[in-house]
Amino acid sequence: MNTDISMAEASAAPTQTEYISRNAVDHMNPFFSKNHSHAYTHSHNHSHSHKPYPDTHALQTPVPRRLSVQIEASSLPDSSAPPSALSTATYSTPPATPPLAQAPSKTITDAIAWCTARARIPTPDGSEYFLHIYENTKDKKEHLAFVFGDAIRSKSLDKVQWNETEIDRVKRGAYTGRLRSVVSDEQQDNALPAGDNYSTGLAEMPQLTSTPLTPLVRIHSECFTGEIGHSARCDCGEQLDEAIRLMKAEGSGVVVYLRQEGRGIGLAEKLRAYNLQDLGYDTVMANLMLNHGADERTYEVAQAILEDLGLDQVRLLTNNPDKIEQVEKDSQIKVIERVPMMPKSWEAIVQGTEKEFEVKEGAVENKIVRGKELDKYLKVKVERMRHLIAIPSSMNV
Ligand SMILES: Nc1nc2c(ncn2[C@@H]2O[C@H](COP(=O)(O)OP(=O)(O)OP(=O)(O)O)[C@@H](O)[C@H]2O)c(=O)[nH]1
Repeated sequence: MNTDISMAEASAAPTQTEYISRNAVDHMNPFFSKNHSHAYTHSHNHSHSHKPYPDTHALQTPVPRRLSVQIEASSLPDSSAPPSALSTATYSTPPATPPLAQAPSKTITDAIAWCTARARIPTPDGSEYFLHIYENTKDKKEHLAFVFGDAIRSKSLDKVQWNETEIDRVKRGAYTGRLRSVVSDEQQDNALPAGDNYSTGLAEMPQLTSTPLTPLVRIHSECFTGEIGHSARCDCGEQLDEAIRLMKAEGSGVVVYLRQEGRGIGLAEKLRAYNLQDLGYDTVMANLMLNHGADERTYEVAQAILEDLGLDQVRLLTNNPDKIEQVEKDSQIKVIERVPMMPKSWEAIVQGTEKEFEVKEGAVENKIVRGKELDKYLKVKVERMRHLIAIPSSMNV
């Protein structure tokens, strides 16, 4: 299929309920900017004079004049088809924003999450994953999903949006297969062909690889210090790496990366907690002394992301029973298997191979962490936070 995209085709007006537009999404987000306070006050039946999609033209991203892409094996819909035929997604349009009286509060438990952009991320070993950015109705953070394999798709991403062109879909990542530039450097430097002739070359639809196993899923909470800062106070970086390694090996899986730093208390408070830990308090007590709960995280957004990715049965990589309970709570999601995450340094102790780690105490090598501070942290998680890992009997903390 070779498709030239014209504004006329792109503007074939769909009925309003068939699409999720960026505006509609903003309106349904109860935390939408105060500048848009009308979002709390009108009923969203759109019978008023307010235009339902005031920024429609803002959504119609100008066609890039220098773009030529080849989409290998794409399932991009034919933009000349009737809009209703374009979408095969079953994502239902989320409910309208509640009126002011019911404005955002902790009573909102059913989060809805939708993917706003997706892109292929190649990794040094030659494998790749698709990074998905999510917005949601519960908070204003950009949560992420690392999706391994082609079989797992976001329903909200695939849904056809109001007035969008094929190139809009390509830009936000709503395609299958791979994108490949077909423009040579020389062509890039020369003047473009007349008009908007940037047609895409669409190749054959690929066979999607099916996932034989129930997918591995890791629901991981942000830890700047452990993932970026090489901290040996925790094993968060090591866990993220291990989850990714396992998913690459299986060719399938999802890391839901939640922006709930410091078990939900935020980075600044976590640093304060670390100062208290340096005085001898453990990771739980330090939180309590700062007037926080031991763990303030919630998992509704993770549930919503998994629902959007069509995953209702998962093999969850975790040692934390609370995570399992919360992910299953009030949802269709079933954790059919818990896959433990044994800390690498403890695994080495159990296997008697710790001497092979020629790293000094507290050092991090390939994000494999070891040291007394880590041991103490992990031990507290076992003893006070119900974590399901065995403390090596020979360990002296
Ligand atoms: N408040 C606080 N947070 C910490 C501390 N150490 C690590 N964290 C945070 O704890 C969280 C760990 O997240 P996860 O690894 O997803 O969860 P988990 O509860 O350890 O469960 P697992 O699935 O078994 O790894 C991250 O948000 C870290 O930033 C600490 O000493 N204090």
